[in-house]
Amino acid sequence: MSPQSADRVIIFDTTLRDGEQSPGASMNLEEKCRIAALLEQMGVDVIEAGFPIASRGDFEAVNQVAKQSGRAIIAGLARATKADIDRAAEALDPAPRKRIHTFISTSPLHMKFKLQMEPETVLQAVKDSVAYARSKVDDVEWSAEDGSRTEPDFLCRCVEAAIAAGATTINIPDTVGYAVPDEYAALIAMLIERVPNADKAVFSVHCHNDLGLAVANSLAAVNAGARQVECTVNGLGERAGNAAMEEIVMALRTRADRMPYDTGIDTTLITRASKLVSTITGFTVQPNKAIVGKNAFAHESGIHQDGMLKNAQTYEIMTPESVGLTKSTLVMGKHSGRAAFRDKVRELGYTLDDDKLNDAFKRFKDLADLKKEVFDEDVAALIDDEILRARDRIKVVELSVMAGSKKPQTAELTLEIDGERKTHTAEGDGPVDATFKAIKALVPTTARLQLYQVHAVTQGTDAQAEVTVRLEEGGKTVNGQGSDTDTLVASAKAYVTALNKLLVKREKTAPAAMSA
Ligand SMILES: CC(=O)SCCNC(=O)CCNC(=O)[C@H](O)C(C)(C)COP(=O)(O)OP(=O)(O)OC[C@H]1O[C@@H](n2cnc3c(N)ncnc32)[C@H](O)[C@@H]1OP(=O)(O)O
Ligand SMILES: CC(C)C(=O)C(=O)O
Repeated sequence: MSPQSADRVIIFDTTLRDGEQSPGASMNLEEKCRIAALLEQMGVDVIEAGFPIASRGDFEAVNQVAKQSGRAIIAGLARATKADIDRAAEALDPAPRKRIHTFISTSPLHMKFKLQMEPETVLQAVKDSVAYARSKVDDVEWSAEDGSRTEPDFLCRCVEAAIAAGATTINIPDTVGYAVPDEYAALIAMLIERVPNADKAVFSVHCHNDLGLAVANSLAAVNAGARQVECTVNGLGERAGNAAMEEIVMALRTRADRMPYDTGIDTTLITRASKLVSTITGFTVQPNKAIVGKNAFAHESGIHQDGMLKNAQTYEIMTPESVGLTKSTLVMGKHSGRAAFRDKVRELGYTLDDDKLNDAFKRFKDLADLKKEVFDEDVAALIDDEILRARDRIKVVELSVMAGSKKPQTAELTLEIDGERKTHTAEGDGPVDATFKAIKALVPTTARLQLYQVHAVTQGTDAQAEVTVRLEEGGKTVNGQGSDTDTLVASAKAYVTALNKLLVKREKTAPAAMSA
């Protein structure tokens, strides 16, 4: 589809230029080339690779991106001066398709205080700069910086003059993110309606996000007739950033019923582009960011998870595959319900009957109350524990420990032994020793401890501890495992599991020999 057609919106990506203007987001030459290559692969129509007069590095980047480019148009920014335009033309020279993007401010505030130029002088600069740029390349974009705060009649005169001088794209930036959607749409519609030669150029928008309206303003402008949107990956850009490319593209795709415009972007590369830009710039994407945030396709609440399992469209308006993810995630946490838990258990390869599933679910909810997020490993550890303990004759009921630098450490432990609860308090050389002594007091045994090992199931200070205890008795060794967010409870469980295994071994050799 031709970029000029009525239902085609041209995607102009300025991650490498306006995106790089984010304080701290500088990228080196090789990084810019990698991003440009991916943008081209995605089907971006115009890649603004930099501002060549700004520095030698910016010149090199535009030049290198121009050299490696193919189908995409490569743009370089230039103020309304011959020196800027010459430098941009030189940098862009190797590109098969190149665009000089020249701009000047048109708002009363910018003209008076920043440029310190009279409006008529600015108008003349528009004509001269566009004509000069056209003498260098065929494709010239002119931008009215601070266009949304420009006096309408003057803006019409500037736009008409720029088109007459040879501009093929007219960009009306909302430079300071001040516009609101209906007002901005009306401005674009007014220009297209009033400027006599408006049909000779593509109208473009470039919105900043100071009020969080960059995407809304851009889409409103598209509905009003704009056919180029300037945007950046992850919404990177000066101050609060620019309109986010992924949001523009996915909004147009998802709501084609209201906005029937095509962008030509391969949306399955969106996640890759987001990750690349975030890794290179060090600007992490907030978890709840639309389209590319970690939570954009993640569901934690039980009601939503249940809906998702029945039909993903209940809570997702786009498929994860459409943006390059393999699947949505059902995050296991304290808001999860039985349906999601059952699904997770099945996904992890376990088959539990309803009773066991209910018991495991209760334990999962207790764990989720303690942990921010319950990972797959946690669920697996919990079920292993559940399966392991189902037929145990000895169970840990309660443990409280006095630990710290003041000796002696004590452990008060309650065990259920063949259905009867027994409690004992023991002192020890450290809290683990006190706990194990309490167990031995409640379940006298000649078994010797051969191994005591602790490791964290997942990361973080709220991670579950998984403890392994090895006991030896009469030449027989058994291993017991226990997991819990409390290392001492996990230790008690591990010891008791090992004891249970010893009891089974003893029963096998002398069925009546249980002495607990
Ligand atoms: C809205 C935007 O995002 S516009 C792009 C903004 N990006 C950048 O500024 C990044 C790159 N910029 C730079 O590296 C530097 O500012 C340069 C190389 C462009 C210019 O540096 P300097 O010559 O030292 O000028 P400085 O930055 O201090 O001031 C800008 C000058 O450009 C003038 N100017 C600003 N915009 C324009 C314009 N569109 N056309 C002509 N002159 C302009 C200003 O009036 C000012 O002129 P003055 O020095 O006569 O007062
Ligand atoms: C140069 C123009 C397009 C710009 O970046 C702005 O106005 O924000």
